[in-house]
Amino acid sequence: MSETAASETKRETRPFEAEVSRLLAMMVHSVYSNRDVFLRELVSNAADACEKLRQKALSDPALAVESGSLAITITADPAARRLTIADNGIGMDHDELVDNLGTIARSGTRAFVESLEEGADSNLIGRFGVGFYSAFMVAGRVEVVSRKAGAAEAWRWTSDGKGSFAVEPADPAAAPERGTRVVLDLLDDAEDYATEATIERIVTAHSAHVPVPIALVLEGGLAEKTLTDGGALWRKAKSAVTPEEYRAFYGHVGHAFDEPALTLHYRAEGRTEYSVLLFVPSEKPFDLFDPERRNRIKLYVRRVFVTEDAAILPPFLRFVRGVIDSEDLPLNISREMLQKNAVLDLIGKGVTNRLLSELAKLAESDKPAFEKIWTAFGPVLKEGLYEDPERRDALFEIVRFRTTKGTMRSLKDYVADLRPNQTEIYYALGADEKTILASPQLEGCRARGVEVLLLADPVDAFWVRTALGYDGKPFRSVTQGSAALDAIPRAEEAASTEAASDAAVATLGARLKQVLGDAVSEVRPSTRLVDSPVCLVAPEFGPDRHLERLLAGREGPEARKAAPVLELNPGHPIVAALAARAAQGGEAAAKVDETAPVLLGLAHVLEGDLPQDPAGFGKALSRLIADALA
Ligand SMILES: Nc1ncnc2c1ncn2[C@@H]1O[C@H](COP(=O)(O)OP(=O)(O)OP(=O)(O)O)[C@@H](O)[C@H]1O
Repeated sequence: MSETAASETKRETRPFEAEVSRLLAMMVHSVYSNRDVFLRELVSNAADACEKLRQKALSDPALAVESGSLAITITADPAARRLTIADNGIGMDHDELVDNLGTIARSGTRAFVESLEEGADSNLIGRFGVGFYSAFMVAGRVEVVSRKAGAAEAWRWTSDGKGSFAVEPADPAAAPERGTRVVLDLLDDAEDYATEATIERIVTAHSAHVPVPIALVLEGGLAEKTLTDGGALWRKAKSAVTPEEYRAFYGHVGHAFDEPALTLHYRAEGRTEYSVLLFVPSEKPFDLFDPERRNRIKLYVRRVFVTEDAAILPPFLRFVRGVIDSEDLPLNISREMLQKNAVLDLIGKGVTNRLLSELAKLAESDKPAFEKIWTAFGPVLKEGLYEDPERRDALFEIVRFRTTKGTMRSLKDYVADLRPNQTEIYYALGADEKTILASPQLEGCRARGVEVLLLADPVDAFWVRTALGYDGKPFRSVTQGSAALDAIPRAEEAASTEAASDAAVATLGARLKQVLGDAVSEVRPSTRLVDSPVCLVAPEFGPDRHLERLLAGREGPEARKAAPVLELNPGHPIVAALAARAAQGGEAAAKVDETAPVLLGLAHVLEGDLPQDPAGFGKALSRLIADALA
């Protein structure tokens, strides 16, 4: 059988996985603002492949490569409208070609399709981990010829991006000795990408400082021109690096197009030596709340890429991107060693502390830059308040809050503005700010000018429970326990309604408790109400009402264990009238019994919940209305 015949029989055509197909259709059929991104993505894949080879050679000496021999070559052929990106990295075998370039959908595929549908720019593709497909923005046909390091056979993958791709054996003599060659037949309107000036412009802007050298060859012209030398930017002195170089490097390690909001570049010397070049993005990655909460820091050992899987930084800093290069770790560090290693621990601690102190500094020195970080990553940083008690104090200097007094308020601001006699830091939890602001429990604080932190992130319910306080002031939920508001003077005098006497309210409370039974743990007068007649609060030592609600959502209604306290506003006309009837006793007090379920139901409704017994509530309310109308 001739070689062509053999390859014919081994040629297989496969459909793209459905999500991938959708993604490709969107890439091909829309007009995109920035197609340059494809080159950065392919170069980035080529660089990753070189680094993977260097890493694999650490445990498999047969794969060892001479230092300095790894390279990326971009070949442009303007006459043929063809662009080739070749690397001599790890390469792909048959199955890897099939899986990686077409049949395995990754979580980013769907996420990217959805964000495109919502109008996102295609240049964000790299962030979703599906960068290869951006080749189809500029090419009508893509060919990938690859030979896995150490393998004899090579494979060719081809596609026009329209539903399917083909894989077949490639002639070993014409395939790369090792690594991958991606050949793009450029579309009519993309021929510019085969010109020297365009390629140089894109590589300089977006791929400078990938840690593998990049050369450009022009068919029928330029023999070979080095575009970048593959030097490790993070090892240079800070003074020798320009902002453009930092930005380009961030684009490479972060797969990002946004501006980094914070760049941290330093070399640590002491018990262990390492270089750090880290970036805090200004925009959220799509998988910020993935349950895995993975770190994306690239760990190098003396310039050799080792892994992206080491959990060097705590999960609450998982949005940080960049490189840490250690002088002291062994090059052949194993997975087990990565899990538990004294040097890595030391590096992790050092870098975490440094990051937190830089964030605290930025919060003071450049408020707009910090606000961007906080808006994108505040809820993630707050996870640290809960998970990392050792770092809590450092994080307290960084956290910012929306409060009843404004946005981006620090705890320091809060404490500086305490009202006379105020000894606690008040907060209100809820599903969103609007609901929180509407809650009756805030009324008393509002009337006294007491600032309240509005906590609407799910993680808030957890950290406030474990944090002891800030600057000696405990945190106190406005919906929990008895509010110590009495001692704080009111900012404005309450409108003078005839408040019920203490004794009458006490009698009313006792009567209501008797009627409502176990549905409430206590009925008592309130200092936290101004306009509303009633509200519910959690008992002193039970979980906050909102936390209970969150847990009930997750674990079912039985998670709501503690019966709430029903608080009465003695200054409210309804309460005053009922208190008078309760004090009168006899026939007059019977009205109190009828009203009790309505009051309790109303308190639930004011929290945004259903009454516990909607039917009973409805009946009692209807009776009251009927009486009122009679
Ligand atoms: N030049 C290459 N050499 C070896 N493997 C490659 C090469 N290009 C792509 N691959 C493989 O194909 C996979 C898919 O590439 P793709 O660009 O879509 O995503 P990614 O590289 O994982 O993420 P990102 O887009 O963020 O770079 C890669 O993870 C890699 O395994």
